[in-house]
Amino acid sequence: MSANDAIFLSAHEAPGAQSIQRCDACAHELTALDAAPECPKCGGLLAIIHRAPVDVMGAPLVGSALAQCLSPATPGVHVSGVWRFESLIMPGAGEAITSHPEGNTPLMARTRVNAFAGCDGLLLKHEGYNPTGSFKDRGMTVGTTQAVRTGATAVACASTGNTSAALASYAAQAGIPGLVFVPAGKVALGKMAQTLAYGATTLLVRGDFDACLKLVQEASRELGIYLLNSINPWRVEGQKTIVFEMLQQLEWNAPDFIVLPAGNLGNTAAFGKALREAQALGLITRVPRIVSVQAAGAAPFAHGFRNGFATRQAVQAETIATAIRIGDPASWDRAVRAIRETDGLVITVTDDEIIDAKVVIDASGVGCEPASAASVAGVRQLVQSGVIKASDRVVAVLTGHVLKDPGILVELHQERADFAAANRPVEIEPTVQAVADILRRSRAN
Ligand SMILES: Cc1ncc(COP(=O)(O)O)c(C=O)c1O
Ligand SMILES: N[C@@H](CCOP(=O)(O)O)C(=O)O
Repeated sequence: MSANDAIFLSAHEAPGAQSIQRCDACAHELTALDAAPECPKCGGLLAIIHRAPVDVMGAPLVGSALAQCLSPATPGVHVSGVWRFESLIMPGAGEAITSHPEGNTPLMARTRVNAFAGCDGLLLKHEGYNPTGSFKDRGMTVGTTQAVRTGATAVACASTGNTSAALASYAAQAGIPGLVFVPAGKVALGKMAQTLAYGATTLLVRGDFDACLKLVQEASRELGIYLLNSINPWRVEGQKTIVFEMLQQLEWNAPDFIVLPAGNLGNTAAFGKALREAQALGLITRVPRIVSVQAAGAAPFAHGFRNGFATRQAVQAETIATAIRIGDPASWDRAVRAIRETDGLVITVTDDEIIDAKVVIDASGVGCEPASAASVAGVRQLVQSGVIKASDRVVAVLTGHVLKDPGILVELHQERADFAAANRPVEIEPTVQAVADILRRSRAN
């Protein structure tokens, strides 16, 4: 095993430190409080390596004893569903923590969605219940805390809308100016509204998300702005808690599959790291298979998977699911590791499959934004192809709230005849008779 494969710091490494940053590519090490956005030696991505938790006597804290310490009911532990796991994400963050709080999202069973997917054991981990309506809050609370710890004077990100909403909100709370780079005309209305409301400086870039990411990386390097995209290793630490919390909700009985939508691959990378660490700490004995689901028009990672990741080719991305309209994912190598280590899969779903799944999720009363529905569309496809059995225990992650993208709802329910007929809004005179007429008509249908 090379240094880069290490899961936790060994006894003789980095004496006195609870965590360090280590380059994925060349293993160069930085202290936890170094604000470098990437490896200063080779430009590789940095990863956080922690010391494994110990009890008050200094003995390794593993298995059920560790699970007990991570319990939501443990007195004195932070109410946040992210910071409950402080010892596994940013030990010693203390006073710097910038939290709304976030996390503690539900794991839901919905008969209608399960019938659609053909899987009785399907559960929905709904990350839309986070304070700004997406999983990004989990990464952003940790990334912003690091910005505070390192004295950042400004923070920035490229975004398809959710990262920018989260950054704007957490930056406002921390009192640090926020700058967001978004593809002009390609961000869903709810996300744009949030970013403006929380007060970030919003730059509408004439280019796609991939161009925005390149630009913000260059600008951060040259202007000394702290970068808060998921290539920031602390973002990954925060997003690991989706998996920790889900496993905790399942009483540390790992499901057979975890299925998630994939764009820039920060989450796939975070899920792989979380599962690796959970297994090494004896929290789980079996590792679920990760399934990353890409939109067919934005599927470079799925193309790579099909050829055993022998090649990597960026694509010109296009999909109705604007959150995953990404053609050159930044966390590629980490995501490859996550898929390989979990015997995972990368699949594609068409925009029509995404919309079909979204309509069912919405009509079940749960709701989600289009990109999130890719996970349920993916489960359905894998059940139909026999990879997932109807009796398998599957968690599909819903990454964002239904109100993130009101434009698609208007389009589906007011403009598209195939979806709209049943519940198109009806304008009426302000009379009981008009209401009665509508009731009669709907009973007749
Ligand atoms: C709602 C939503 N789902 C899925 C994704 C994809 O996550 P990742 O970029 O971590 O692959 C994103 C953003 O990228 C998102 O905003
Ligand atoms: N969907 C994301 C795009 C990627 O952001 P990342 O920082 O999580 O990689 C967004 O909402 O902007």
